[in-house]
Amino acid sequence: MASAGTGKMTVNPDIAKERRNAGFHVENLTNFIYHGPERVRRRRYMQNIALQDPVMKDSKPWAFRTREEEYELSLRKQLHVLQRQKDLGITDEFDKFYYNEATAPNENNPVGLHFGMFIPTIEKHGTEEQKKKFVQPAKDLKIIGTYVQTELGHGTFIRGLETTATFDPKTQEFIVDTPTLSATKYWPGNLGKTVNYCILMAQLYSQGKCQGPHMFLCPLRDLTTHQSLPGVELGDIGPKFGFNANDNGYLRLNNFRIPRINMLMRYSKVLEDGTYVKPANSKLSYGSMVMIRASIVGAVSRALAQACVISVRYSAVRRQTEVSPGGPEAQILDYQTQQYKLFPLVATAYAYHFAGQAVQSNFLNISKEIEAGNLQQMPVLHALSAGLKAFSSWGASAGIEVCRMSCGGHGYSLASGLPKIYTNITPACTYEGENSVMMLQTARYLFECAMMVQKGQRLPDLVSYLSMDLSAKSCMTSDVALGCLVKAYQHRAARLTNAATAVVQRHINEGQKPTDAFNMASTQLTWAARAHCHQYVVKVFVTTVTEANIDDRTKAALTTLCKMYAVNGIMENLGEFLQDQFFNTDQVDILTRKMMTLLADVRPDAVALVDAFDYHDKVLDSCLGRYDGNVYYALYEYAKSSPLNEKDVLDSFHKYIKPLREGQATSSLPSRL
Ligand SMILES: CCCCCCCCCCCCCCCCCC(=O)SCCNC(=O)CCNC(=O)[C@H](O)C(C)(C)COP(=O)(O)OP(=O)(O)OC[C@H]1O[C@@H](n2cnc3c(N)ncnc32)[C@H](O)[C@@H]1OP(=O)(O)O
Ligand SMILES: Cc1cc2nc3c(=O)[nH]c(=O)nc-3n(C[C@H](O)[C@H](O)[C@H](O)COP(=O)(O)OP(=O)(O)OC[C@H]3O[C@@H](n4cnc5c(N)ncnc54)[C@H](O)[C@@H]3O)c2cc1C
Repeated sequence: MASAGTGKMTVNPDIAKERRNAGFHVENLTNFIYHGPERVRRRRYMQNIALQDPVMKDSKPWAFRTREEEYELSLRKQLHVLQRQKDLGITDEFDKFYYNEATAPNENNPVGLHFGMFIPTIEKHGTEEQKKKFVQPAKDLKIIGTYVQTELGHGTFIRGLETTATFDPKTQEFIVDTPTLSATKYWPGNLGKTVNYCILMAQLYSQGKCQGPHMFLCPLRDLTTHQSLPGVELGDIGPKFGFNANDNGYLRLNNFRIPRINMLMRYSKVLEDGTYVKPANSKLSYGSMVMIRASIVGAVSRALAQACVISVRYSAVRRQTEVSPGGPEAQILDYQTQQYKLFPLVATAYAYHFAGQAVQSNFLNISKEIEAGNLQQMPVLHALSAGLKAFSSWGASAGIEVCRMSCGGHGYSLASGLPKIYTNITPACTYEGENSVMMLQTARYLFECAMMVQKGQRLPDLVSYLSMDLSAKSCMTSDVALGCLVKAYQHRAARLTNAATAVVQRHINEGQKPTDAFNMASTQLTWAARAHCHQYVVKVFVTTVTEANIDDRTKAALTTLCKMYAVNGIMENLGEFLQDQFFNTDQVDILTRKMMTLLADVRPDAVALVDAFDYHDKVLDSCLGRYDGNVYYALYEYAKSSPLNEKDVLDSFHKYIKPLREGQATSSLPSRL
């Protein structure tokens, strides 16, 4: 059974009926999503331990907490969790991930960047000596770190960073410095108050020459007193759109000295005499960003999935408007427009989930090659992770907002859980590379591939479709076969890549510099990159369902969703599929009809499809997304717990409203206005 979790109230009859009528067995789909029954059992076991823990039990809804309380609670919980996991001997990465997912659904982990970026960066970019010196103390939380790159003046343009690290051979130290206001580091997570160390990205100077941005291990606070070290000024940057349990920080360094060993020297080095040794590829130091970009695809899929669980369950229990006069009000899930808002998003959540797994596995495979010294696939991995990060975070952000609005007024309350999901995930469009910029990186790669096609060269598998025959028309017939859908997406991406490449070439032929030509074509280049990412997601989804080893009914439900994802993407971007008459009018009619049929096909399975994500009520933390559907009870209880209700009559009444009335009583009001 999918997670229930809330009290002993009876289940709302509408949602109970939905579950009875589903055409497939939810548990089978859950097993498929999480790689088998054993993993599902383990996931629930881990999450149960976490949820039973008294330290995890909240005394009041998070929304009623101040920022300081949020930060403190989050820190307390996360440090407790680490200790618990140690005590319980939980070491498996999956176990830890699921345990963590259940412990802090609403807080941004104050040691997240320590474990997610600081330690992995040392492990990947440090020498054996550095790993020995720093990794164990970091794992034991003797040093706590983060990744400090962005400055007030520069986030995107890493080569433009102004913080300097100048080697002094006399003392065998680097002098790290913030030379200008715009060089102030700004935004890094957990920098303000939590960490005592960081990976600092700074321009390396040695023997009077700038060698570009490099990574340094920089102490920031005294390891005992936690006071900021002399020469270090840092703090929190204040409240943000979301992410408020996180002390994103600022940092200024005033000619602060760190030992030579603190430069991460696995790939590039500064020798004792100041000689600089170049890495095999200067972009190796961007590796930590690539790693996180690859994992963001999975993270945004989970956020969108949670928003879908909430909005679909709510739509099943919410009744609004008599369909015929005097008759019962319909479940809003029965309105086709509501289905059209939500079902493609459910399909998208599944699509991103599978794409996230595929990107992650590409990342792991190519990383192994990079570790072994083979850097050939670095550009492929960069183009894939940058583009998919942008494509999926844009899609998820927009989708979560649709989920919120599909819940009407109640979606606007923080009680729905939806605003929090949105504000937590929408910065993924910005951090780890602003999305348009990331799309342009992917486009740059596609442009190079298009040039290879022009020269008759062979392309890597991931982009081999770019050499397809663009004069071919669509094979789409009324059965809307999966293979034809994939071909359609590949055709669109190849055509847009060719078109954008042609624009760049035209500008160059007209005398523009290549960089200017690229900028003049950049909007069209991002269309190509978006289309490329879209075809990747469709292809992964199609391959996943085609190869899925599951029972027929589950496979049928998943195939319906897969078609819905692909057909909906065509309908939403119809112009791009029609411009060269790839589809004819009849085929567009077929697809339009198919879209409506698919909505009806998904309808009986909708609740089961979101239940299959298996999110516990405590993880969703939503009055609208409760498994038992008792949303009005939850909203009423939530309202009652508002701190404004602690007193019936507030002091402010006595201070402001009452005197006004008394004043009015004594003043002579004008007889007419
Ligand atoms: C934290 C917990 C984690 C747990 C996991 C859970 C999942 C997520 C959960 C969310 C947690 C939230 C934490 C938030 C963390 C945020 C941290 C940050 O934002 S940190 C701050 C993040 N900040 C950013 O992301 C900044 C974004 N900016 C950049 O990355 C770069 O400035 C740039 C790529 C835009 C340009 O770089 P530039 O040096 O000017 O390069 P050029 O343009 O001159 O191109 C030269 C050539 O290099 C090529 N190439 C480039 N990169 C790579 C690569 N990686 N590889 C290979 N190649 C690469 C490029 O294609 C080109 O090739 P070609 O055409 O010549 O053949
Ligand atoms: C919640 C959050 C957490 C963060 N955590 C960290 C962290 O832990 N560590 C860290 O170092 N940083 C962190 N950051 C900073 C983040 O990585 C940067 O904000 C991000 O890389 C974008 O850079 P920017 O702010 O300079 O945007 P800008 O580059 O100023 O972007 C502004 C606009 O300019 C456009 N633009 C910029 N350059 C180009 C170009 N070349 N071509 C076309 N358009 C362009 C962009 O598309 C965008 O529309 C975090 C940010 C947030 C919001």
